[in-house]
Amino acid sequence: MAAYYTYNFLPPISSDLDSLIHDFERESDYDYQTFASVWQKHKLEFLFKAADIQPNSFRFFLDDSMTVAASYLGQPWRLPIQLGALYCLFTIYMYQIEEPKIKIRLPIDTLNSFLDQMELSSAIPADAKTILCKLIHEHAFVISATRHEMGPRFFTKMNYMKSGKYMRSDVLLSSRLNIDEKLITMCEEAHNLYTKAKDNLIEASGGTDSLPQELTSIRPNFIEQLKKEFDLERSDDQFDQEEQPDTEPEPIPQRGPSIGETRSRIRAKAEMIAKPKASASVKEEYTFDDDHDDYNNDDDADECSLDMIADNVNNDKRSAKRAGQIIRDVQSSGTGLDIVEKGHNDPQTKADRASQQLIISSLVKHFPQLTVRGEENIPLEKSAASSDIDDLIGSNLDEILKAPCPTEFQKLEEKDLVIWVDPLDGTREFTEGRLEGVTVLIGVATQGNAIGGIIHQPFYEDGGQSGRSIWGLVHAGVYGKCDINKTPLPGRIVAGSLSHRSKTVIDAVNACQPTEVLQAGGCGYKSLLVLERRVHVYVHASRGCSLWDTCAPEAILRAAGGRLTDVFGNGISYFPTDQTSVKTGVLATMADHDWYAQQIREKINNL
Ligand SMILES: Nc1ncnc2c1ncn2[C@@H]1O[C@H](COP(=O)(O)O)[C@@H](OP(=O)(O)O)[C@H]1O
Ligand SMILES: [Mg+2]
Repeated sequence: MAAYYTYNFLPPISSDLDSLIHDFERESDYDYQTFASVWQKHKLEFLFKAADIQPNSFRFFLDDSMTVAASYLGQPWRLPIQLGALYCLFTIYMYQIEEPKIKIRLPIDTLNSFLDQMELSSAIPADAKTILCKLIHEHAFVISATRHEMGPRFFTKMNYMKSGKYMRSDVLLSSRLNIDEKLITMCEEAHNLYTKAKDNLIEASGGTDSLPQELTSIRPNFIEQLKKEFDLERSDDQFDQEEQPDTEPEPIPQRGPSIGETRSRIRAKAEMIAKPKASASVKEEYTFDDDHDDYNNDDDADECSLDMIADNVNNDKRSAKRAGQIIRDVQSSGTGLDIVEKGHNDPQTKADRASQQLIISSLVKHFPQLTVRGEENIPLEKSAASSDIDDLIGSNLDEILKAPCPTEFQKLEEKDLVIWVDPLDGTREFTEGRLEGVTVLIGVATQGNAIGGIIHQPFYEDGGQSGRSIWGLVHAGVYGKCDINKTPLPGRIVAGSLSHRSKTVIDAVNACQPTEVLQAGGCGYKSLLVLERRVHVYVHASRGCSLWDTCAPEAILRAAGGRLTDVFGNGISYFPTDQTSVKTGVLATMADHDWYAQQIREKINNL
């Protein structure tokens, strides 16, 4: 038997999802006690069954388990199976040990159909409703607008792979971790479960004629098919080459009003069991100074020839500005933000999506060899590279960074650069109307180091001018509408997260020995507070920030003589791997960086 993750508060392993669902299915009474007793018997053990692989693939397994379980929520499964799946999801999500938790992937159609059932069927026990509301309130779901096939996610994944479109990162992930065999084992289990459920369905409905097509088309030799499709002998390089889509990516699927509609239903339901937490107080009197001298802006500097990085930075700057306009338009249109909860406390709005479409399409079009990583996991829309953006890029060449190109960067080629895009940082603040925390972040990295960046603040207001951009290049300086506070700051002012707080986050803020704490939204915005000497330090001791949150801020702070590292003072690496989370938090300062890191190290061991 395999070696398992042993958490001393968890019982040993003896069952699996298959028998769990089976047990739920046999029950005729669906009250909470019944479900609780089934859970008692199974003790969550199936969760840890495949956990002997590697820590990373444990998360992968967990994610897939939830996706498999979630596929039993929608039609055409019978109510007992759907409720069983709901209880599975509840337990898998609520009892996860790691933070941030893995979220449950749910197609919008599935959620809609389940919510309909919940509303229409009087047979659903109140406990099940409570559990659904609890999950919704915990932001446990990632809701996707893409249609998924009925059944285990693997079928969807294979079809995508065959059509050469998406799931590239999933494929690469599995090949890098060398877990294809494990994946197959898991899929085999999922397939058995699926087949068994199908048999039950056939039995209950009295024949195959009345079954939906999806259920009658399961292939008989599943594992043989699987191995053939996967061709396990292929090397990583072959994967790399072969998974490159030769065709243009598909346009982003239409995200109609159904998401918005579902959102209000979700909210209404969530409020049945819990009121939203009161938002923390923001330092209301916070304002910018009146004069806006550019920081480090040397008018006599030599003009850089249209150097590639400067060109990039300049291109990024205009994209960021245009993206800012899109964000403002969405905000002022009054048509709703069309919020999708990507995960726990991790919303996405149509402004995030539109902004990223614009930035990435513009970058990819003009610099096809760049590696571009964006926060939002959405396909590139062909039409986004519209002519007005082309005009924008082709004009205003005088805006190109006027500074000598640092010698270190003169030999860099386009393919050496990785661009990290956060199309809308501070999404939570955006959805709640605290607009000063909203920024567009575009960072440039090479050889794992953040070297250039733009922070655009779309809702910055100054004498009738909306929005401002600040951009910087390491060794070249910081430019744009940067407004340094010239009055020495009293005490020790620490900026911390407003929306993502935990005990460790608060402990790290306190470790900095603050005389004042400023809670504000957005990594970009808090980095600006540091840059402009409104606070002494920005600290966020959580695993929630990602490389797109920190790349542009780090480059700009470095360009201005400051630093941004993890909370322990270690540098952050910006290589374009699958690991995008900054797992050891963020610490940003203009001075005394090592002192702050030392204080935090003394209080906190790990995140
Ligand atoms: N605990 C957490 N869970 C999820 N996301 C987190 C997080 N902590 C920080 N983040 C991400 O880091 C960014 C800044 O967070 P904060 O406003 O709390 O400082 C946000 O980016 P987005 O708004 O782009 O999603 C947020 O999603
Ligand atoms: Mg962000």
